[in-house]
Amino acid sequence: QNNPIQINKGQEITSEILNRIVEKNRHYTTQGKVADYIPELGKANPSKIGIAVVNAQGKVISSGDVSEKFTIQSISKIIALMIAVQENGEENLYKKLGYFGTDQPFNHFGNLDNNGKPLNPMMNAGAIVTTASIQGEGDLGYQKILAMIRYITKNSAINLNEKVYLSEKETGHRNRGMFHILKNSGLIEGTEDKLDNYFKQCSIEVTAVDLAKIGYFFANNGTRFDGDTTYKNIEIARLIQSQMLTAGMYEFSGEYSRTVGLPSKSGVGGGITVSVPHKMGIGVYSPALDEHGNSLAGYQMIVELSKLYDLSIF
Ligand SMILES: NC(=O)CC[C@H](N)C(=O)O
Repeated sequence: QNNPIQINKGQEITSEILNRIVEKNRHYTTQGKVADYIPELGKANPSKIGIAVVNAQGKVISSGDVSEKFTIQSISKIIALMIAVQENGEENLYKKLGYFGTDQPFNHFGNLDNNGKPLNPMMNAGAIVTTASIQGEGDLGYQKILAMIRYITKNSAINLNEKVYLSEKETGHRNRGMFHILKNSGLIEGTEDKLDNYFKQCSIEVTAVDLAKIGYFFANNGTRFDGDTTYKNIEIARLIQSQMLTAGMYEFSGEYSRTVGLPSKSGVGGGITVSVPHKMGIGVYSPALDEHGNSLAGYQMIVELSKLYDLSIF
């Protein structure tokens, strides 16, 4: 556990190295707590742990529980942001949002600026506005998010976890309250279908490998891991990575930018997706969370990998 992992200068990331990172950090899985404010999430097995990397050549390297499915939760916010910006333009969308960080938890009612606008699109308030800004009636907004996740991961089997969706829909009074506050402020148009799309996007099931591919996509200006450039867009990639760095780990983002130094987005399902700009993507899974709602063992593995390979952007 305490033996430092050593690599030679310029050594590539291999599955052996990732195995050692998993083993060294496995003990953290017993120190976190699985989210249970969405009752269905409380059923996750806290001992699961996995890490996947999509390297600069687009090749997947992995170790641990990387075929395990879990819900994407807040990581879906970066996909929703991409689509909302494509459709509305950044300037228009950010009339309803700020570029601020936060010192409050992700679902806090205080994540609004002095004018009542959400601080950023990574906390729930701003994410609900972002998803509501995606055009189309009914569940079209959700369908667009699902299609984009399937495209980025090249995984058409990705789908909704119906139980998690219904569990959040039933118990999501905080998000429902925030939705109505934002609607009252004129920042959301439309019916509760728009909120339902947010619940649905959070319930999309992915693996750590899928998350690494999402990280790679934004790290490489919207080029998919197999080289496809259909959605290449440097400005959208810059926007999304900057928002991930400022607020992707919620109120822990500042400290995280010091210890890891990479644009990242976490979700209460236990996933974290990381972009190493112009290089690679990293996806981790471990559902036992810290007090901020970030995967505890996942975070520790990312710290280790970032230090070992000197990945910080600073
Ligand atoms: N931090 C998260 O992953 C939160 C997402 C979750 N669906 C919620 O709205 O509470």
